[in-house]
Amino acid sequence: MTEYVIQKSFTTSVDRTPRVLEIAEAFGIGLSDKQFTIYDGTKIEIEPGDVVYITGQSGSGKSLLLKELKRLMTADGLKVADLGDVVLEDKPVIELVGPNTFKATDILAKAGISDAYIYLRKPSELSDGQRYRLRLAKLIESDADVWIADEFGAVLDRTTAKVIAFNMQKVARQAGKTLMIATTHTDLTDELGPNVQVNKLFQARVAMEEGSYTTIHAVGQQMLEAIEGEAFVLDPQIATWRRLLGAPFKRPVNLPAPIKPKGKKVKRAKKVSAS
Ligand SMILES: Nc1ncnc2c1ncn2[C@@H]1O[C@H](COP(=O)(O)OP(=O)(O)OP(=O)(O)O)[C@@H](O)[C@H]1O
Repeated sequence: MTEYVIQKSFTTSVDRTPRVLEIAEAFGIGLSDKQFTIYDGTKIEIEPGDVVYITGQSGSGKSLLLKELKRLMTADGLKVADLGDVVLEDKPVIELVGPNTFKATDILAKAGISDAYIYLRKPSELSDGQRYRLRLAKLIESDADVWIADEFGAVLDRTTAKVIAFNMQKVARQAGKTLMIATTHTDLTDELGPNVQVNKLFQARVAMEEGSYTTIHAVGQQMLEAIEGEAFVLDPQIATWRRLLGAPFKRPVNLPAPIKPKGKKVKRAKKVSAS
């Protein structure tokens, strides 16, 4: 368990252009330099293999927190893979991950790509959501200790975002990786079963909760059956193709609505409030 202490503030100075002066005069805004603090000694405890879920409104400080954690973890000697740093070569998708075709389809399926049409396209020919999932596949195959995904699922529909969130935490936990995601969406708690959930409020306020991973089993069982080792959408053509490659075949399953946990509840062990 490592405790990270986050301190972040900025001093802003405004360029005094004629328009800025007009606005300042019209609204009575002072233009002197101002210091504002986003994190004031916020303490976050993260264990290797934890899932960290950071939420908060736009501009509240989610990206800054991820950047600070990345910096501190890198300084601690951890290898951190950041989705924002992934560079995609302009080759067919199937060439971009894994040592062979079978492994590539497996890794891509974990990131929610299992369509032969996408396998054959180049990144420049994909939609933003497809490219996002391809970047996730690159994180999965990286040998980093920590995976970071900012703006998680921002370009995905909510059903896909939930399925991929569930899949990512599962793959990360199986591989013993720390997964840290940030998004304005607050609807991924059930799918991620976060060990640490941070809700960044405005100014330097932070609400933090520690969860329990055990509950995810109750939450995702039905979903797990739908996507275990397989992508969540499996068209018959791909199934045949994967069978030819020797990949395990599963019948296409319609993705069920996530079920709510029964009995076991997310244990909120501690409630910490920093500043
Ligand atoms: N280099 C900088 N100089 C001054 N202020 C900054 C700087 N970088 C970020 N900020 C401010 O810090 C605050 C938090 O920024 P951050 O990018 O972490 O927000 P966010 O929660 O990730 O937002 P979004 O969801 O819109 O991406 C914002 O108000 C932003 O204007």
